[in-house]
Amino acid sequence: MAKHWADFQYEIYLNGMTGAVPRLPTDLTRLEEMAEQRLGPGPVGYVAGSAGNGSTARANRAALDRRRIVPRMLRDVHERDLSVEVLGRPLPAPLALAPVGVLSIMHPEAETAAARAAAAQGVPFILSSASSTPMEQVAEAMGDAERWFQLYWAKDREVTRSFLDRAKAAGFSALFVTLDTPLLAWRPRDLDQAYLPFLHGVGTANYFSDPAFRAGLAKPVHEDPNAAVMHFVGMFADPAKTWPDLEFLRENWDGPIVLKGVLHPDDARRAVNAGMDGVVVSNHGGRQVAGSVAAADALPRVVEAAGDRLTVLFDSGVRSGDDIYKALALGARAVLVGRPYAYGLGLDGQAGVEHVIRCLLAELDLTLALSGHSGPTTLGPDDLAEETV
Ligand SMILES: Cc1cc2nc3c(=O)[nH]c(=O)nc-3n(C[C@H](O)[C@H](O)[C@H](O)COP(=O)(O)O)c2cc1C
Ligand SMILES: CCCCC(=O)C(=O)O
Repeated sequence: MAKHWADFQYEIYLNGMTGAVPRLPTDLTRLEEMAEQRLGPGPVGYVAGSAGNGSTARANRAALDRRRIVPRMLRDVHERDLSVEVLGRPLPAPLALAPVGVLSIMHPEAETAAARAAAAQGVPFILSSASSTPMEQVAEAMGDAERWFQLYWAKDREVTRSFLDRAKAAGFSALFVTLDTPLLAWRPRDLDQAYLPFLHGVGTANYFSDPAFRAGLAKPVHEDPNAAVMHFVGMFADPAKTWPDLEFLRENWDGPIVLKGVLHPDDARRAVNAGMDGVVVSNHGGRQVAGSVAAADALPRVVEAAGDRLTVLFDSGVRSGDDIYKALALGARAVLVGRPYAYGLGLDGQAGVEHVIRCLLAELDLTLALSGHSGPTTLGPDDLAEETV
């Protein structure tokens, strides 16, 4: 019998009988405020912040909230199984941790603690190119657990080649290429504090540990860290890239390639033509295009364009199990979650990230069961109604 994630609920109540309550809230929307009180406005401003006046991030939430679940009754849900296949891999649940850069601003154990949490819960960890920990260290902390690598597609081809080689050697099985960040967006919350996180732990971060990246620096990182950071922001992505450039990645990566940040159905069709394996329907959690379409509103059209030719994943605004349910019902195979686990990490390290994963999946399990589903694979658009207020 598959694991019932909902059992976490009674584990919490049982612990309560001996006087213990969870260290973190089980409504994950409460984490941001708690994190801000503990970690201060710089780091939490960077994590919580978004592009422009925040309208994209608000639209992400509104698009999920506007969709309501229409539960079905009397459908035998006593045995449930949340497992799904993603990119040819069996996963215990339709969830992965999104790539989030510079996690050392949240916790000294940074990506290593988050990756361990993912491994402990059986959820894939997507490591950011902009990780504050070299990818080999993160891989080692994960044993043989499922890990995927997010690529910022650098201007310098040798840096990209080096990252692909290193990721392959370190056992990352799939490549997520982020397309929505050819430049860092206008982010008032960071600008108003002049807070650029990349200086944090600069000497030990993933880029700065890379020989091809270091070869491009005029001076060693420790002699001029500010110049090293400015070199990084100038080269980590390449606004000149176009669709035919994907050939280089296809030739240099044997495993699945997923394009992250696709919102238009025509771009999904182009992904198919470029021989890609999947897309993440995402607006980067509202952090890139101010005024962008909400990710959940873009999802159905991309799903339709993709047909069975691409694995369609989703992120941007997921905060609860019922949000995951809605994304799956709109056609996503699985979802990624970003900020909630970054706050969990900041507040309680590895245990905090595990708490976030367990809350999301317990709530998803219960939402499915209470709505008449024994697993994610039977969900469809008919399970949702759209509020028109
Ligand atoms: C602090 C922070 C850093 C991020 N860094 C990256 C990154 O390095 N690479 C990337 O592809 N996406 C990055 N993202 C975007 C996430 O992968 C994901 O798309 C987004 O967080 C999803 O929205 P959510 O935070 O509402 O779950 C970052 C997001 C946050 C909040
Ligand atoms: C260089 C950008 C990395 C972080 C990122 O993607 C974000 O802040 O959203």
